Amino acid sequence: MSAHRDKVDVKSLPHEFKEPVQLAIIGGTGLYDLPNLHPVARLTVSTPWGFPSGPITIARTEDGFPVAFLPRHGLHHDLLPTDVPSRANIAALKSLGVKAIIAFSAVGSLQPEIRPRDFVLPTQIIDRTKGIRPSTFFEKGFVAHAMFGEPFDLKLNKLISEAVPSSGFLEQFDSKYVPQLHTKHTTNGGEDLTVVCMEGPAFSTRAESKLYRTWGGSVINMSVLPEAKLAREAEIAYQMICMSTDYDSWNESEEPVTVETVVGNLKANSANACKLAATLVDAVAHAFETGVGIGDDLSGSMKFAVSTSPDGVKKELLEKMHFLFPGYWPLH
Ligand SMILES: CSC[C@H]1O[C@H](OP(=O)(O)O)[C@H](O)[C@@H]1O
Ligand SMILES: Nc1ncnc2[nH]cnc12
Repeated sequence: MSAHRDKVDVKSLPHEFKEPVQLAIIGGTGLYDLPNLHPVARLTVSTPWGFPSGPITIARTEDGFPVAFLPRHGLHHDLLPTDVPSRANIAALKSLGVKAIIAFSAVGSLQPEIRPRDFVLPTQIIDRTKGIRPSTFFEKGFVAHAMFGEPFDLKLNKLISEAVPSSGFLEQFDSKYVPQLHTKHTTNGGEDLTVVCMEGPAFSTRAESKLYRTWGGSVINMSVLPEAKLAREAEIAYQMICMSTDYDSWNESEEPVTVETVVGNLKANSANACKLAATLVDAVAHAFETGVGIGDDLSGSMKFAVSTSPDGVKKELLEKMHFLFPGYWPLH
């Protein structure tokens, strides 16, 4: 995606950043840096779950608000969806002080009205991953169950929906069509918008794609899980913003999806994606600065989600938990 600011040599940036960073953007396919913002640090963060997908860049908005940026598949997109180190990604962001994550993702559309290059703010998830991705920070010896009935953060969802004007915001990409932003309350009559998360890396068959439509799927990707679950466990408000790039494989009047189609639509729509990213960063930064309290209702929730009595838990396990939840369960 093109950068609108003067080019900064990111390798020469400081490797430390002392202020807490409350907002993070996870970039998906086609979004490998934060256009319009001024990078001020580049961090390599080690966590008990290993290293994140890549270095985390801290950039500032024009008002000086710091934002962390992490490319999900690495700087050169060399991580398969299955291999994204989501535990390290979320733990690293948590350790910087992050309270809210906006995660970008390229998705296939499962519904005719969600056209390629439209944006979608999902509210629900169907898990079609294969159980081969580590999907929790908890483990044998320390058991907890996070609430996930509402998998995205409703406050963040509302804030994002309201930050984008219903018309005149997204630019027309050809003479016929202006992309739309689909959200539960503004365009979907209060109905959920559901992202199906598949394992990949091959795309779905036509039969699978049609099945997901009967399940009420709106869009499909390979990325929202376990990212959203881990963010919830880490008490971070999380919302994904999806950019539709294709009609997956259900639509028999179209060729089944290929990477060429995905990348073609991402490139053609990059100005809209950049505009959206910049607007959302400003809106969430403003919410933090004015004390709206994004993520506050999650704070402390995991204390009450634990089933194991902390008294008998091994020290190494408590130390790992301490990385995410300092002070929740005293080290003995
Ligand atoms: C390149 S097409 C499939 C790939 O695109 C999406 O990635 P992301 O969510 O990181 O934008 C999808 O989830 C797949 O990983
Ligand atoms: N059709 C599709 N299926 C899964 N992930 C995708 N990412 C973009 N298009 C996709």
